[in-house]
Amino acid sequence: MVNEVEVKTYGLYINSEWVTTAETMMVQNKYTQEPAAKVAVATQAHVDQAVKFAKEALNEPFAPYERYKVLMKAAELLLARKEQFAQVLAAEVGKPIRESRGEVERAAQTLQVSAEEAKRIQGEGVPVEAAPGSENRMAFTVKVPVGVIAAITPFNVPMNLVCHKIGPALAAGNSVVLKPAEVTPICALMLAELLQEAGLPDGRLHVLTGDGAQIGDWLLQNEDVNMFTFTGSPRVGELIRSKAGLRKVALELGNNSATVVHQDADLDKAAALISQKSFNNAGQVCISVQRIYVHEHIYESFLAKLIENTKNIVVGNPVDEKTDVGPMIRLSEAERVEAWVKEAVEQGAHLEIGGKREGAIYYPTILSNVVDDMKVCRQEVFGPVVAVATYSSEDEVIARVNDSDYGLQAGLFTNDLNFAMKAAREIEVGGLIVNDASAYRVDHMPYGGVKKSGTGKEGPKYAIEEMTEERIIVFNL
Ligand SMILES: NC(=O)C1=CN([C@@H]2O[C@H](COP(=O)(O)OP(=O)(O)OC[C@H]3O[C@@H](n4cnc5c(N)ncnc54)[C@H](O)[C@@H]3O)[C@@H](O)[C@H]2O)C=CC1
Ligand SMILES: O=C(O)[C@H](O)CS(=O)(=O)O
Repeated sequence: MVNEVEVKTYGLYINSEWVTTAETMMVQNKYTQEPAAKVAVATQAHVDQAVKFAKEALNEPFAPYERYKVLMKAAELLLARKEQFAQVLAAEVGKPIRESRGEVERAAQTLQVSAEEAKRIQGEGVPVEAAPGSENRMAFTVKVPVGVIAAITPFNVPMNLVCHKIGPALAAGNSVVLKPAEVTPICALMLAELLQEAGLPDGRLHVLTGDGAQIGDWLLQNEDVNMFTFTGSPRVGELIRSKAGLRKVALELGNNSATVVHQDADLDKAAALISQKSFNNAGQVCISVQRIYVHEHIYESFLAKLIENTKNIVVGNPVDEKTDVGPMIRLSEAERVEAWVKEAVEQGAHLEIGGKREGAIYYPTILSNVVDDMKVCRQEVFGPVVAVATYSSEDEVIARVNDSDYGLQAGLFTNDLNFAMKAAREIEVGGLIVNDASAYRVDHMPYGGVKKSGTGKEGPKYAIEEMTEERIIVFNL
């Protein structure tokens, strides 16, 4: 029997106030399925109110050095409360506690890098005097904030991906209306509390919870929103793009990430790194390794090592220090992954390890003898499943990596400099990681895909480019 009194209720965060609503919704602990918190459900009036305050706040001074101080202070407070945030992540996402602590540390770094970038936003001199008839002119550009930014975030990395949006947006002098994922809103609300404590001026950040599609639609209807920055599924990304009209849109979408293991690779290193980076957060990471292409000469030996490494992965309760893989976000997701694996096996794939489901937990799974058109290769699994295939030539594997609707990141293990450089030129992705798996990311690097993986880059320096407008100032002297 659940004691509802113990479950904290969060209001909407609008203009530095906590606004309670008649309707609330429950956020569950993804492992125990017990209530973790209750959150408010926003109406269209709340959405419009938040946007109005966000717009008004732009008229109040918020100098780059002040932005720097607030974001640095927020990072400091976050690190001081690392364990508290990590425990909430473990509950609301089902993310193993060690990984949750890592996400909090990365979120603090994202805030710190955003703070540093606040002091580096600069235009450039433009030699207009070089044009005939403009001899007496001088010009330079300045970067100005876009204005009100709506940030819509997914469930899988609800702390760091929120920081990747609000950090650069605030650093660049914008106001933000944040809509976190319905199933994982608690960390975002706690972050708002923390930014307020760090001295963020009123009106610069609002957090709206409730029905994602509905709030998203109300934000899209509000013409005072100047930009949408979204991370999530390609379906919703396309919808936002189609409804945003002429406003700016940055989209971080899905991927069916490939990692290639060439015949000259260090196989121990490759097997260890790939098994580590295939099953993090139960594979619910959009650069998680999904398709593994192994050169035919080393296939047997690599596969044996990969299976050996995967056997050591501990599955279970996210708050247990030993756990590597916890539950998926919901039972239906684990059932979907189970059905895709079953279908692949019926089509001829070999189940090397895993293939087992216990409630919302799906065990780390390796499939071999796959063909590129199976769902587990062609579509985004977003679960703890990898599909291993062989190749015989460099050109063949590059073509197969590129034979995808997506192009976020890929990995390549090789010691052959020429092959690495050929891949760097020819593999169609936003990022190629040589001698590590596709899932390598640090937070100040440019991150974003091509094709259906989206448009625009994250990483504070690069996101600030998206979140500012370049204005040219010309003097007629
Ligand atoms: N490229 C990247 O960096 C990442 C991409 N993803 C992708 O996200 C997906 C999984 O995350 P989910 O949270 O399930 O994705 P989702 O697209 O269902 O939801 C993402 C966010 O959009 C909101 N939303 C839902 N319908 C909407 C609508 N009609 N208008 C506006 N907003 C709406 C949701 O409430 C949530 O906040 C996967 O496909 C994955 O590849 C996830 C993490 C990172
Ligand atoms: O795309 C994702 O799922 C995340 O951006 C990957 S990471 O930031 O957690 O590495």
